[in-house]
This record gives sequence, structure tokens and C-alpha cells, in this order.
Amino acid sequence: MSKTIIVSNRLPVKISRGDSRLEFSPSEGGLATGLGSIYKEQGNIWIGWPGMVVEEDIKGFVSEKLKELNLVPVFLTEEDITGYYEGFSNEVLWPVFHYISTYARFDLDKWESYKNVNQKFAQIISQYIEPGDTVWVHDYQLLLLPNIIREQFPEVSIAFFQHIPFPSQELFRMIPWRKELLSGILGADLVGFHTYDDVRHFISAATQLLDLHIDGSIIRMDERAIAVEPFPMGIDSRKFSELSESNNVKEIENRIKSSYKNQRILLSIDRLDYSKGIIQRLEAYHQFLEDNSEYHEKVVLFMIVVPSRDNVLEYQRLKDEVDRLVGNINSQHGKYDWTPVAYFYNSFPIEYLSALYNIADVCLVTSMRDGMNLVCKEYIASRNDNTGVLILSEMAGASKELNDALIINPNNLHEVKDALVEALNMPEEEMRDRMSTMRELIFKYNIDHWVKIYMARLSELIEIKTSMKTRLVKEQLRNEIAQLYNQASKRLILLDYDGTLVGFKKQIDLASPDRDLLELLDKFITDKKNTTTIISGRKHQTLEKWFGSRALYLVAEHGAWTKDINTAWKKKQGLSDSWKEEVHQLMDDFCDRTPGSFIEEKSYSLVWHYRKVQKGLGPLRANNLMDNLRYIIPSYGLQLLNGDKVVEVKQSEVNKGKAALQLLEKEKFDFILAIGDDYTDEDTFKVLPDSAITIKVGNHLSSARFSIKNQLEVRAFLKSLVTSS
Ligand SMILES: O=P(O)(O)OC[C@H]1O[C@H](O[C@H]2O[C@H](CO)[C@@H](O)[C@H](O)[C@H]2O)[C@H](O)[C@@H](O)[C@@H]1O
Ligand SMILES: O=c1ccn([C@@H]2O[C@H](COP(=O)(O)OP(=O)(O)O)[C@@H](O)[C@H]2O)c(=O)[nH]1
Ligand SMILES: [Mg+2]
Repeated sequence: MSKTIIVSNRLPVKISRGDSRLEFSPSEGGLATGLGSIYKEQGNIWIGWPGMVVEEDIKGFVSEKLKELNLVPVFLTEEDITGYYEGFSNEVLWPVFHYISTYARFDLDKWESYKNVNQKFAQIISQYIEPGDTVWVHDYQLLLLPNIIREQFPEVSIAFFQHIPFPSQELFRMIPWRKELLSGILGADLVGFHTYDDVRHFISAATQLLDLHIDGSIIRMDERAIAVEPFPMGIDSRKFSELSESNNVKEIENRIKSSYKNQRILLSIDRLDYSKGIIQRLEAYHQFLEDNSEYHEKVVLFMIVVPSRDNVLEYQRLKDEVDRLVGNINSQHGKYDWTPVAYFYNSFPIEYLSALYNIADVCLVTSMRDGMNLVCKEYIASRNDNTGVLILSEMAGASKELNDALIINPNNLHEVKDALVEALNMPEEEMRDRMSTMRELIFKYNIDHWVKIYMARLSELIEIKTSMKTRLVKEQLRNEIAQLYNQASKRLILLDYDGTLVGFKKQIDLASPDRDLLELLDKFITDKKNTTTIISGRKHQTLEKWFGSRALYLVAEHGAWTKDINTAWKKKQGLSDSWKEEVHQLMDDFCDRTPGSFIEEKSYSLVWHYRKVQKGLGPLRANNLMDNLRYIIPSYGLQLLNGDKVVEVKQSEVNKGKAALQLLEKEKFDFILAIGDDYTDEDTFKVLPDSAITIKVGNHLSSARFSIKNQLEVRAFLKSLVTSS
């Protein structure tokens, strides 16, 4: 049975040295707690670092112990931890991805270590991977891994999910190794982020830095398609809800409450991290106490800070700063029986967290940036009686879903302070309304739902990929087609031009046929059994210039013009161009506003090209233009085509399908071959009989029977046909 191999930097279980022996305990952090519930399913395994340096002589023992839990360790050395984990992951990627690029240290040795450790992970994975398996790679520590696995195991399904934000490409491009990182991620079939903004940023980085082709949310690379989509992660809501009711938790609650009688509890829980806005929170709370003395002795900020990455300089500095600020607040405002900030620099068992979630009147999340933030979701899931108020930073991924929280900008101290007052005074009905709406969401979009929809999307993509593969023209299929070709006595060959016989060029006129192509076409022409046709959207003047002297059938402007061998060009009857002036004017406006764009005018169509426009702006303007055109085209009976870096308007009764039908009527063909790469060729594929050999160039969905990777392969295929006869 095929299995899922989960891979992340940290295993959900960490090892530490207890008094006399090794201790195995759950890891902190969103990823470990989030996926904890799914890896135990039959046959699945989780590969990752066990959280400490393990001596050689006990590695066997540790591996055995972890195996019982379906876990496989990747042992990291002291150097790996310094270079890869603390260094590149947490001193380069973490600060840049959380928009604090001034903390980043772009050292080459950190990068070398990062590459090495990603290879180390790949090496362990390769020992467990079997055909049909899915590898699910998690997070920024392993950005290179998807592509390393892809190179070793081209057929395997690979998913990648990033739990932290993906920054604007303007920030991301600062990283010296940005292209390698992007290519690493793009080894996956499905790339997921928590929010649509992350998706947008990633797509813009990939298209701008790697010059890739993008089709909605699909990135196309040679023969591979990679889907990039948002999948906001949920939590195990039921677990938190049930935990709230347990006797053990109730007991802890009572104990805590007895220490804070008559005080309302403001709760914050996070790892010690500058991305969590701990300083900003303390400053806002300080101001709140200064401005609202009526709350003195009546509130407490219960602040759990979990130690994290304490070998990294910025984290040490932050610890000092937090200690200092807490000290200031408590010394300035504290009384012998009131400590305004109850500060704990520890991690706590889940029962203790649950008790805190239950008794907290307000949960305060002030992240400066946060991929998701699970703490706020855990708070909501715990509030079975629908009370409690969540104050949530708009910089946390969770704010995109939880819009019934009090949403704040953590940089706006006054806004946070006012939100505290609002939360503490919120009418009960409003509180319950907000909380119950958020609870519904948290229970529906829980962790199981997240895994389910993520995996379902991956299966869908793999199905498409597999069906594409079976249709791919490879040796056996090529031989079968060659056999049919040789047996036939009347053949119709329909060849699209751009994207099929030649590649995409920056200047449209540079795509003229090369000698190799002309020789190939001549081989088809000299065989009298062939009716060789170029069926193109190009102007007839262009086709005339390039092919006019050859004994070819030519179809130009998608069928508005046709030319039989040795005859003059014929224009399709009954076409009108009265619409052109109005559309031209509109396109002119867009050219004026969009440097690099230009209009191509044909007899019965107008094309707005944006292949030379500043990246990102082209598609934006194209959508805008299409919105405008939609008002004009119905009254003229026109068709609007959204093509590869073009917007085309043409008469709807002209299309390649109709042109192909006319050719079909000419004679009785016993072999029909059509090859094309874009949406206009679909019209050809659709009108041909089922027996026709229809071939789509590239990996887009198509009504063609077969597909072929690129123009080079088209030429090789065509050569193999003519040389086989
Ligand atoms: O492993 P550490 O260096 O100790 O860090 C702990 C984890 O922190 C990060 O969590 C992120 O994932 C959460 C769940 O998707 C999300 O809510 C949060 O916003 C992120 O910061 C990190 O992504 C993990 O890899 C770390 O293990
Ligand atoms: O003492 C603690 C405090 C917190 N957490 C867990 O750590 C996770 C923090 O996840 P979040 O997404 O909020 O932030 P991250 O640390 O992943 O950036 C949550 O599931 C908490 O329940 C924990 O296990 N022990
Ligand atoms: Mg084409």
C-alpha cells in the first residue's frame, strides 16, 4: 500500500537528556502540534530532526524508540545546527520572510550548510520511498528538498507546504540564492501556503525571477505543471474543546484562578520570537495601564513565552528586552498583592494551556508577522460557552479567516490599547455572537479538513499528470503512428505554426522558419500522398513571405484567408471589419498607458500583445482591457481570446475548426494528423474525426488525443514520420 512520508525539520517528538536517561516529549510549535494527529495512520512515516545532537553510540537505540511511533530521525551535527538551522533557516530565511530583513546575515557558509542538510534529508527519504508514495515536505527549512527528490525520483508525488509567510518578491529577491530556493520549491506538484497573499507573492517571485509561464494558479515549467494555492491550516478543535471539560483541566483552572481572584485575565502565549510582537504588546499594555488607572489591580497580563532558538543573537537580545520591559511595568505599577504582568519563560503541558484558554477573558495576539498563529485558534476551540474576546493582529494569517476578532495593527500602540478597553467592556451578546461565529469556522475548517482538501487536490493533480503521461507521444506510440502513416494513401497534415513548429520569440517577426524546418516541410511536400497545411493565426502576408513559394496549403488568420497550392490567397466571404475602429481605439488607449505593448492588425482580427511589458503589469492590463472589450463585442458578433501574452478580438465565425472542415471536404483522407499548442488549435482538434491523430504541444488540458512536450519534440516526431516511409 502506498504511504505518505511527512518531512519537516522537527519531528513532533523531541528528545532531551533527563536526569539519568533520554526523555521523549512533544515538540512545541504550530507544525508539530498541528500535524500530530495524522502521521500515525497506517504505514505513514514522519522524517525529521529529533531536536538534539545524538551521540553515535545511542543513535541505534533512538531510531528504534522512534520507529515505534512511525518516526524516522535525521541526525544533525553541532555544525549542521549552527549553519543550517540557526544560521540559514533562522538568520536568513526567517527574518526575510517575516519582513525584518535587517536581521538577516547572508553568509556563504550558512548557505552551504543549508544545502548539505537538505541533501542529508533527501538521503534518508530515499531509503524509505517506494513507488506510488507521496512525499509531503514542510516549511522553510527544507526549501531545496522538493527538487532534490524530484531529480532522484521523477515519478513520485511531491507536496510542499510553507507554514510561514512568503514575502513580497521585492524582499525575497534580496536573498543571494533566491533562484535556487525557488527552483527547489518548484520540484513539488502542489505548493501550499496559509493565505492568498503568500500565494500571490510566491507566484510573482517565481514569474519575475525565473521567467516562468503562469496560468491562473498553475506554474508551467517545461513538461511539468505546479499548482500554487492557499490552504489555511486548522487545528484539532475537538481535542481542545474536549480538553476544556476534563476534570484535570478544571482542577488546574481552579488553582490558577485562586491566585488571581478579582482579576480579569489577558492571555498571551507564544515562542520567544521577534515576529510575535511581544515588545509591542508590552508597550501597549503599559500604555493601557498608564491611561486607565481604574483597571489597576483588576487585570493581569498572563504571558507565556516559550524559549526558542536561544543560540541566535537576535533571540537573546529579545529575551533581555522582554525581561527589562516586564520588570519596568511590574516595578512601576505593581502592588504587594498585584503583579500586572505574570510572565513565564517556559513551555507548559497542554492541560495547563487548556486551563488558561478557559479562564482568559481576552486572548491577545500581536504578531508583527505570523504564517497562521494557532494559539488564537486553540483559544476559540476551547471556549465552549461562547464567551471570551480575541484581539488579533492583522499581520497573522489567521486574521484572514477570523474577521470576528478585534483586528488590530500591532504597530499602532493606541489601537491595541483601545482594543483592550473594548474587549474588557464588550457587551455579552456581542461577545457571544463573535465567538460563536468564529467557533463554527474553527470546527468546520479543522486539521482533518485541511489534510483532506490538501491531499484531495494533490490526487487530482496527480490524476491529470498521469493521464497526460499516458497520452504522451513516446517511442511506442510514435511507432504506431508511423505505421498508420505508412499504410495511408491520402494524408492530411495540419500544422499550427507558433508554439508548435517554432518557439515563442520576444519579437513576433523573429519567429521566421529556419532552414531545418523548411527542409522538414519539404520532405512532407515531396511525398504526393500528403496534403501538408500550415494552419495559423498569422497574417496572410507573413505566411506568404515565409511559405508562399512552397507547395503548401496555407490557412492564415485562423481561416479568414486560405491559399491552395499555386493559387492566389482567398478571403472568406461575408466578413465585416466595421468593428475594427472602435476596438483599435480602445487598444490604442491601452498601448498609451502600457509601455512595451503593441497592436497587431490583421484583416479580421486585432491583437493586443504584451510580451514586452513590465512583468506583472501585462496580465493586469490585459484583464482590464478584456473587461472593457466585453461591452463592445456582443453587438458585433466578435470573439474574445485570452492567449499567451495576447488579447485577441476576431470575428466569431472565423476559426481554425471551420477552416479544417473545408479541407476535410476536399478529399477522402485515410490519415489525419493535427498538431497545435494553444486554445485556437482546440477548434481544429474538436472537428476532426475520432480516428484523427490530434496532438497538443505542452501539458495543458486539451481535447487532443495525445500530447507532446515541446517544439523540439514536434520536429523530432515529424522527422521520424517522413524518414519511416
Ligand atoms: O522548530 P522551531 O525553530 O523551534 O520553531 C517552531 C515552529 O515555528 C514555526 O511555526 C509556523 O507554523 C505554524 C503552523 O502552520 C504557524 O501557525 C506559525 O505562524 C508559523 O510560524 C515554523 O514554521 C515551524 O517550522 C517551527 O517548527
Ligand atoms: O508551552 C507551550 C506553548 C505553546 N505550545 C503550542 O505551540 C503552538 C504555537 O503555534 P503558533 O502557530 O501559534 O506559532 P509558532 O510557534 O508555530 O510560530 C501552539 O499549538 C501551542 O499550543 C506548546 O506546545 N507549549
Ligand atoms: Mg500556436
